[in-house]
Amino acid sequence: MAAGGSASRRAQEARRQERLLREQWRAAGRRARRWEAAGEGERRVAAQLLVLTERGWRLLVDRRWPGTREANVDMLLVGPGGVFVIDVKNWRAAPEPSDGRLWAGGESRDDHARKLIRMTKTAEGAVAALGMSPVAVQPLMVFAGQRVDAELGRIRLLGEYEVGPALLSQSRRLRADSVRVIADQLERVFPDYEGSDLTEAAPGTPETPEGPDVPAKPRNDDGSDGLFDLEGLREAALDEARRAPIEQWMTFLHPDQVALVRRNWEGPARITGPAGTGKTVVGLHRAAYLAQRTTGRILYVTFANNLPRVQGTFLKTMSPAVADRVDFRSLHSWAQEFLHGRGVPVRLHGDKAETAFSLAWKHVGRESCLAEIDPAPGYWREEIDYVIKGRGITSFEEYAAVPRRRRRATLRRPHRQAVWALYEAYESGRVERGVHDFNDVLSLALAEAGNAAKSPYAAVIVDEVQDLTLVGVRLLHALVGDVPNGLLLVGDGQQAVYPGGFRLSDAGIDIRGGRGQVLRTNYRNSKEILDAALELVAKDDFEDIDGLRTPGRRDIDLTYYDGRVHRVVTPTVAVHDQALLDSLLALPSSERADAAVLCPSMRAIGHYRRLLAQAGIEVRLLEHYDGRPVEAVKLGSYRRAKGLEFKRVYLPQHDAASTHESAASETAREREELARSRLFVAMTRARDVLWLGSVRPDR
Ligand SMILES: Nc1ncnc2c1ncn2[C@@H]1O[C@H](COP(=O)(O)OP(=O)(O)OP(=O)(O)O)[C@@H](O)[C@H]1O
Repeated sequence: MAAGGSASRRAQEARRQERLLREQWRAAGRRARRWEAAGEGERRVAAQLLVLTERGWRLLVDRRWPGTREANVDMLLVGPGGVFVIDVKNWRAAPEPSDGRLWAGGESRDDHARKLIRMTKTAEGAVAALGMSPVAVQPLMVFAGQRVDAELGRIRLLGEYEVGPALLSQSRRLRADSVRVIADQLERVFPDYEGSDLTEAAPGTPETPEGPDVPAKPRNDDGSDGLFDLEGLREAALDEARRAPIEQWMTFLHPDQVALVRRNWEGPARITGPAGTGKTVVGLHRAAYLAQRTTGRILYVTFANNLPRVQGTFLKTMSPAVADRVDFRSLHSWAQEFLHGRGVPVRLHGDKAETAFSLAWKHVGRESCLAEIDPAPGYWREEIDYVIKGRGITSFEEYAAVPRRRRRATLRRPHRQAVWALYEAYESGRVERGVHDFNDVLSLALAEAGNAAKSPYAAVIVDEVQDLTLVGVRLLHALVGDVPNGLLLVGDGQQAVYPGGFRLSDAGIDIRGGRGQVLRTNYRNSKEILDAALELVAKDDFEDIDGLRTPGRRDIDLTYYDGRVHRVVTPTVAVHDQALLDSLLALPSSERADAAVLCPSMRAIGHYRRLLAQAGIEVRLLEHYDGRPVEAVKLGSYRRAKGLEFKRVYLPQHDAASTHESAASETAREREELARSRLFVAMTRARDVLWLGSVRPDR
């Protein structure tokens, strides 16, 4: 019977695997015994790790530690799970980590931990020279004859029996060529002592179960020096990552990016660059790097609610040892929690605040000169939210003089007086109702941060900083001030999706002295996709937070050429939607996992959610997506897609709102510009395919 047959084949395979493992274990034991300089405990640990060398890992034992006269590094292990600097301990007493200190038998052993961290830094330097993120290097203390699985800061403490399984179950970070290049590099940087190489079989010794006719694997297949094929290696790594689920994060960084990750900044710093240039990747690696170097916590903040969850997942994959010391939070949720923790009452109530504004508009705004500029109350609500409260303005004179960045309507003094009257009416209605709006939460938190004696954070990294208000940026700055490596702002003014804006100088943040850096190489979008997106915003010059004006069509270096834009123009919505379904249904379910349908409005999301459900297509809303691969098409708004990327992006009816004509009023032009920015963000989420759907009845 077929089922019985396959069960017996599985049992046979299991027996074969077990035999193989036992033979590998015996061979490892034989090799470990050849390590004459080592004690019994070290040999037993080496035997555990040598089993890994049969599975794609490279083990270097007893290496000189460069820069020191006599010291040696017990082991360096490189494999699919990363790079490990290993110190083997033969202690009689069990290790006891407690409050960041290491004890054994009642005595402090902190000096051992410090030494291992110093060795790890040397290894990180060697690995960083290859253009690889230093966060993949992990210090490991292994205890011969003990059973341990604990952590001491970034050091993992494992017993002799735990180390093999723990390393084998590490998630895959490096591909085979990377393992080879890194191990070759470490071999050069940490030279060996006579006879300390255990990685190759002694001549004539059958090391593998297949017997002597299977040649021992040469260390370097092509005999080349690993350093010289680094470019090829990067290409290959990139290729593999492209095939993998989109969530698989990159371990490799470009040397320019590595330099930013490891840089010692004297004060607040800023990284900018066009879409897809690796700003977030650098931000995440920087968070891990700082977490490894301080005992304090790191705050990684964005404006969007869903992004922190996704970024937290990426960091856990990338650097599990430090992930729990980085708090990924949206600014408002963090501010609310901060206030709550300090006993400051907050009554956030969106609906009641909205009512207060509607009444203020009805009684004060609607009949004023503001209605001549724009009769829609929305524009004036934004003026209050982003210009007045968003900048923490509390007096009319201040408002009368403020530069209204990225706001197009020209407001003379009487207009500003009318806005101020509207603002005051709104505020008194809000206070009457005893509620706060989102801006109040940030202002309260800013005041409270000034009162707090000690910051809860060693460093703050802000991603998508252009979406914050001035008060938001001041708040985050207040948490760490101007201390070295304290504040890092990451963002791109071209991707601003909210009205208004600010300059860093308005926030009193000074990034002189090389602390403002620009990334220029896009690693995500193909030329065709990026060209289509840049075409859309070609005429929209923008001012970034450093005050520099930049043309919409910017010069961007590209690395990827395979993606394409697929335009579908249909006469009716029904035909359009069917074309979308046909494209999605044609994808195998594994590829649907890397596809996203993005919409400009909640109404459109509701429409496409129903449509996909009726067609039996599994959907995951972006607000529920946490960065772990899931076999469902992602669905969400342009704004929620910020900071994310997908292999295929579908933008149904993407041009429905655009008029194709120059808008009549300044406020309408501002709205259109903002809508183009959001669409630009949505388009640049696509890596391989950008599907642009349009409905044109005249066709
Ligand atoms: N040096 C590199 N080599 C290969 N791929 C890279 C490199 N740096 C970044 N990437 C990849 O490029 C993509 C874009 O990176 P990331 O999301 O960090 O860019 P970004 O500048 O934050 O983009 P955006 O502003 O559009 O959100 C990611 O898939 C990332 O893994």
